[in-house]
Amino acid sequence: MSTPCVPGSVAHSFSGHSTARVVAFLKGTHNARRSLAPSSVGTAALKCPTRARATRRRGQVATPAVAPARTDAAVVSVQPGTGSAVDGSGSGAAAAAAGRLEAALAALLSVGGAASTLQVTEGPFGRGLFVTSPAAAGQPLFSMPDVNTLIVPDPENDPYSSSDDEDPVVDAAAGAAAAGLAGRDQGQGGPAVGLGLGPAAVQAEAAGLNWREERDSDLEGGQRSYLDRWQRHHGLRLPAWLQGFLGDADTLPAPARLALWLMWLRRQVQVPANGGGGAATAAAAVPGLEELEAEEGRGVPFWRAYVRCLPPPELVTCLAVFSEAEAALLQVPAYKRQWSRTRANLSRLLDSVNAAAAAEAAGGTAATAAAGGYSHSGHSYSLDELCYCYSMAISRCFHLPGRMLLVALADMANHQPLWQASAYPWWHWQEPAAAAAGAAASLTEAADAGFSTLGCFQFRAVRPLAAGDEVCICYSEGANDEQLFDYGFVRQANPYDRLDLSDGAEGLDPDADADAGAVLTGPAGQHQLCWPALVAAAGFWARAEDPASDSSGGGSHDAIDAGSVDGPHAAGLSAAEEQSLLLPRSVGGGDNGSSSGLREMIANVAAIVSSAATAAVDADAEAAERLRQQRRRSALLSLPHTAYDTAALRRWGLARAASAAEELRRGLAARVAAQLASQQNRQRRGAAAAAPASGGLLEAAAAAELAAVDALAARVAGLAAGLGSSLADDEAVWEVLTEPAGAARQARAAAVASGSAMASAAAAAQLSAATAADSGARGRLGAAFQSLFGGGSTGSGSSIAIVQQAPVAATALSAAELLAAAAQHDSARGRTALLARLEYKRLLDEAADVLRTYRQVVAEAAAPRRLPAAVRF
Ligand SMILES: C[S@@+](CC[C@H](N)C(=O)[O-])C[C@H]1O[C@@H](n2cnc3c(N)ncnc32)[C@H](O)[C@@H]1O
Repeated sequence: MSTPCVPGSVAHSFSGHSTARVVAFLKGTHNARRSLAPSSVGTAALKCPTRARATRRRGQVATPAVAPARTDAAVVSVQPGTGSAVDGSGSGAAAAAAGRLEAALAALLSVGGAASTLQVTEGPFGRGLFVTSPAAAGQPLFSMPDVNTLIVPDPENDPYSSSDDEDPVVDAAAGAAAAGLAGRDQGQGGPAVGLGLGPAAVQAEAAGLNWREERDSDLEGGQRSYLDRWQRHHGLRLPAWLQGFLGDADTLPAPARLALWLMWLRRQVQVPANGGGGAATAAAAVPGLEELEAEEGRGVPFWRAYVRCLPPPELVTCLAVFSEAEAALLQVPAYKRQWSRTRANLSRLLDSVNAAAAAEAAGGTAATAAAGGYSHSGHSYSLDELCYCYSMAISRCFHLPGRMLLVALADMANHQPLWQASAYPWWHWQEPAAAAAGAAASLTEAADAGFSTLGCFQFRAVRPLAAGDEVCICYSEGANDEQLFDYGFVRQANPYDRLDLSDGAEGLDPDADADAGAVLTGPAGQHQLCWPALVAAAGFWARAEDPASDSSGGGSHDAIDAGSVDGPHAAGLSAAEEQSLLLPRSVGGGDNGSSSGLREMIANVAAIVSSAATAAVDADAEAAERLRQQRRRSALLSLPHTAYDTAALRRWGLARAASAAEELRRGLAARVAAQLASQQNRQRRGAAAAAPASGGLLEAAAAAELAAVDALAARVAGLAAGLGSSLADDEAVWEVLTEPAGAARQARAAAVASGSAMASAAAAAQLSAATAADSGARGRLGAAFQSLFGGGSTGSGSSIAIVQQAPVAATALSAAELLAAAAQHDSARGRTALLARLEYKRLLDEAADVLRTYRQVVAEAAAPRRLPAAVRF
């Protein structure tokens, strides 16, 4: 989880810098430095590019006004029983495994000081953290000492490496103040800073946790000092090969280094490598283990508890753990490419690791033993093992400025969008005991003596929590491909989903087009729409940097994040309702002055349409609400969705909602006027021939616009064609797998059990019935349009046509095919792949719809006299 100190994200909330997450280190294709030379050991040339991600404003901490975590089944992930499947060999063994898991969880809870306030149990998102007693806003829910975490340097996310002069101390304080959290640490035993550096950073210097110093001098020195303390505390000695990789922050991304550490730890605590596909390797005995066993929170017992609490490999759904057959279920070419790059790069890393470990085992065993350590055995790690550990690292890590860490227990918190999260991560600096007592002992000595810690990782309540509330944090607000890669789940109707149409399309420059070229200011000061702006606004471009990360971004999404947006803030908003409150990130809070026109325009139109919707609510509440919800991205509100929308809005007397189309027409006219003026100027200077008639220019401008739209539409069609199954089939399979009443599922199970054709036919019949019964849910869009525009109305290229083409039942596949397809997907990763594919297809559909709509409006704007009366502006 990569959230602000979240699974992935302290940095998002507090540092204010571009998150510079390293998560995507395996995704690149064009940077030669990313490839790992098989022969290189410890200094592999693996470079992690910064992935563009949705990031938060500086210091922003969620203060949701919305009731906590409710799900409308918009996610797919691990299934109940996550923890108990470690050992599936019979009920006795399963019970023993469950018992071990329970004991491990209890140990983690007690080390985190959370035994009385938190419990781990099943919730709507699978296993998660829940409060057992009420908690006040700002209250720490647990504290995990730093020495019980795994911390690696993360220069990619180091605020001090930034060229600006921002002071993270101030940033953090400002962030806390902005979130109304300042002063909540009174009486907590030490200064707390929101994961930036505060006064305690000075205290930490002697113990090697001073990020500021490391920046200038010795980043690795600080890490070494921390590793020394970690080893002394846990009585575990890190082999040289591992220390080499852990220190190689220049070339090996932080999640990969965490993965290696975890992979080694798993062997040390003798957890069966069932995810690794290999037999368990006996870890070498650690001297004094018996004594360590007696101490809580140390050594092998602590890490054994941690490792036991990780989800078993078969339930992990992050992209890196997909097998080849499972990756094939994705079908989305970009996802598959990403999967194979990941596996290939991890495979090269593994070669280096195994070579280094083997070399050390061969040459260093005697010395290691003589030094009283252990002899490293089992150096031959498997790819599955590494992929599993990498997935654990990437889906469960947190960010500190310049650091990435894995935190036991904290990594049990599930994700919710920022405005629904109930907790936030926090770094609580603790004064070392010796310093607090004024003792003369050095901090290092104090740490050695008492293993006192210099800081604790905490979760704190965002708002008052009731017993039973789930502790959810916001990992990130990324597009579905990012979420799938990092966390192994896909959000249905994800308002932050993005489709990179520029991938493979020559000559398209989304940023330049969207920011500069797309919105031109005509002579009359009119903002002029054109397709790149529209497409970007609708979310169909992954931009290099999310403007929302910049503090200068105003934007209504900030208000939404802070919970101050108007709207139905009732508990249990559906995904569609959530989205209807959102403005697109890509235009909502830009830092680029050149896109302000677009932002302004979108905001204006959204306001207009929102007031239109309000007015319509008076007139026809139900229909207006449906219309609002169907606009999956509010950017689409910048144009009437279709000519039929326009007509309907006009019928309701809501002509203002059509103003975007009118603006487009004016914009085109303005462009023509500008060209005419310039030609006339040139003419006056005798440099040009006679100017063409204005009508000709208008048509030429529109023709160019239409040609560009067509090129993009062809790209969308190409992407759609690249998928190997129809939307209809996928929806039918999804229906079988998730159908709530269970009729189809039961029928399918019966059919499979009996294997008879008759049962199969019965299953198909039941499935059809169940599907028809559920048509209300799946057919909402169609029904709503029908009620808005009349039952029989269709239009070529309109949403109505799309809806009517949408599959309703399992007609495309025969019953037997359907059951076979469902069986193929009936696993955690299979379901995730299917959902990822469905969402990708829906996004493509939307892109096609936006382009069709836009094309239609351009054509109409360019030929106003030919417009039908109903849609004439
Ligand atoms: C940091 S762990 C959270 C704890 C996890 N549920 C467990 O049992 O260990 C992150 C993983 O939890 C699951 N998860 C978290 N939030 C989720 C959500 N909103 N929807 C679906 N799965 C989620 C995903 O499998 C993700 O990779």
